[in-house]
Amino acid sequence: MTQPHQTLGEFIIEHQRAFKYSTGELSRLINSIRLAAKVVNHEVNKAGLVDILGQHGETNIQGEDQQKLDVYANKLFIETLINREIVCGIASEEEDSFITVQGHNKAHDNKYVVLMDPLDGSSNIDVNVSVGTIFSVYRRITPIGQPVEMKDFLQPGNQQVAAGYIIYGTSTMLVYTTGHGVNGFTLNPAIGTYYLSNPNLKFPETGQIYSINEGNYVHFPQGVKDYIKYCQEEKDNRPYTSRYIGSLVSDIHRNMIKGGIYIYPKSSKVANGKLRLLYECNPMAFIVEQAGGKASDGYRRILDIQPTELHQRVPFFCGSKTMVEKAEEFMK
Ligand SMILES: O=P(O)(O)OC[C@H]1O[C@](O)(COP(=O)(O)O)[C@@H](O)[C@@H]1O
Ligand SMILES: [Mg+2]
Ligand SMILES: [Mg+2]
Repeated sequence: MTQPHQTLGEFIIEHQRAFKYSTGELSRLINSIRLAAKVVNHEVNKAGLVDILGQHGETNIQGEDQQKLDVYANKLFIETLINREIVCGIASEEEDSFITVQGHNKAHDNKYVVLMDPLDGSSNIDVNVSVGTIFSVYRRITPIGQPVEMKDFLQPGNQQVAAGYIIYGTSTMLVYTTGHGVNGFTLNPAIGTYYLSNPNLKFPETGQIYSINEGNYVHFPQGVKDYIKYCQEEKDNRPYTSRYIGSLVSDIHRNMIKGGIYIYPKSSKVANGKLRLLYECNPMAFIVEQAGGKASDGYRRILDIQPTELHQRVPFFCGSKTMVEKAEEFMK
């Protein structure tokens, strides 16, 4: 009889004790995200049966057509976080600006802010390919008791206290870090419980997979074109394998298990790349670094970039340390 896996709840309690989280707030925050993810997962799994596929009919601040599931997931995560009175502010890919949360008993008495991409991989929703959710947690800068301000959200990624993602794929997984390594939990849908399935995840030092949307090749900077050619050369342990799912969470999760590099560079089509620093690149970079990988914009460590706008975009090179370092050599 194999040892039963620890549940997420048991893990959180043990982790809280081991790493002496100041209070149970962070644990309650992770728990509330876990609960919301279970409901979103239920909707994702039956999206084809109910009217939740397709476009919502509006565009978001990014100028992108909002998918119905984008809007559904956004609403659900925001309501869950507000109702459980755990955070003082929320920012989302689907919201123009940040949301100020006032606790029912005392105004603004919580100390964490959450930034999130409620549904990542929107282009995959209608074609039954895995999608995800990404979240990032900071301690507020403004004093407790006052309303949050933009500066609470424009903190560099190296100030994150927690970050994680959920993949709604062949199985539903929650992967997160609080700065003490990375752990993966798989949902048993039959009983609605997450179990520790991937303890202490480590990003392979190198790999054979490169993930980039080569359809944009002609628009890439020369350094990226040269790195792609390097990956395709018949030499040493190359050519590498090209894998691109089109969901950031899924592409990076696969590379964290197998080794590899994900690149979304700037191009003549998107001056700073497509991915958003605050709720896509920073949380994924925190997780990847905690697992021993590397994340940069081709030049600078992602986590050291000082944000200036809520929805700012950055080029993103992320994955196995030696592969990111090699790609950066071509960007000189
Ligand atoms: O279709 P493209 O341009 O290759 O972009 C794919 C990338 O865009 C994204 O879908 C952007 O995220 P959203 O779906 O949350 O907007 C990433 O998940 C994915 O890696
Ligand atoms: Mg996204
Ligand atoms: Mg999204």
